[in-house]
Amino acid sequence: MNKIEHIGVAVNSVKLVGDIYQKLLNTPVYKTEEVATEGVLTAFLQSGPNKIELLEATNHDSPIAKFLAKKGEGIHHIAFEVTDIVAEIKRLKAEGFVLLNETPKIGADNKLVCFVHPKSASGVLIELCQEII
Ligand SMILES: CC[C@H](C(=O)O)C(=O)SCCNC(=O)CCNC(=O)[C@H](O)C(C)(C)COP(=O)(O)OP(=O)(O)OC[C@H]1O[C@@H](n2cnc3c(N)ncnc32)[C@H](O)[C@@H]1OP(=O)(O)O
Ligand SMILES: [Co+2]
Repeated sequence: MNKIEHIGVAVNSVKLVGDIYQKLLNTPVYKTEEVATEGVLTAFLQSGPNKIELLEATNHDSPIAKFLAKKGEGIHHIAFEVTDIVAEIKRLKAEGFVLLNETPKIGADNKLVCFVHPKSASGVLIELCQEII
């Protein structure tokens, strides 16, 4: 595991919350991107080395829709940058962590991603991200 790649924040509207975070961080949203396979519309802001990913549900089956219905807006996950996501999946499985997808899938911002169940990480949803080169 390398650095924290981004903090995911579940929101009702990436437009409305993007405007708030642009003022908060004094930096513009630099990218919005839909990940249809995940049922999410994402918006990214970066302040120094720190990246925030705002996440809006694009359908009722979206994990973000379920999260918002249950918990409302707030921090959704912590994403870590990894060099070799396949090796990390294998290592985490061997360590007994529950992987939500054992094959990397295409995420936002040109990444391969996988997720570790929050129950395996004391209530925190963990995402692993490997840059697609
Ligand atoms: C990939 C695009 C983008 C990127 O960065 O590239 C993204 O980050 S997309 C982010 C959205 N996608 C995902 O979150 C995929 C992984 N998530 C899942 O598979 C589900 O959301 C899952 C399994 C975490 C929860 O789904 P489930 O249907 O089980 O929902 P429940 O409400 O029944 O939850 C069960 C249990 O887990 C707790 N929970 C749910 N979500 C979270 C969370 N984000 N953080 C912490 N805990 C979470 C929930 O409260 C339930 O706990 P319980 O004690 O049983 O009430
Ligand atoms: Co993410």
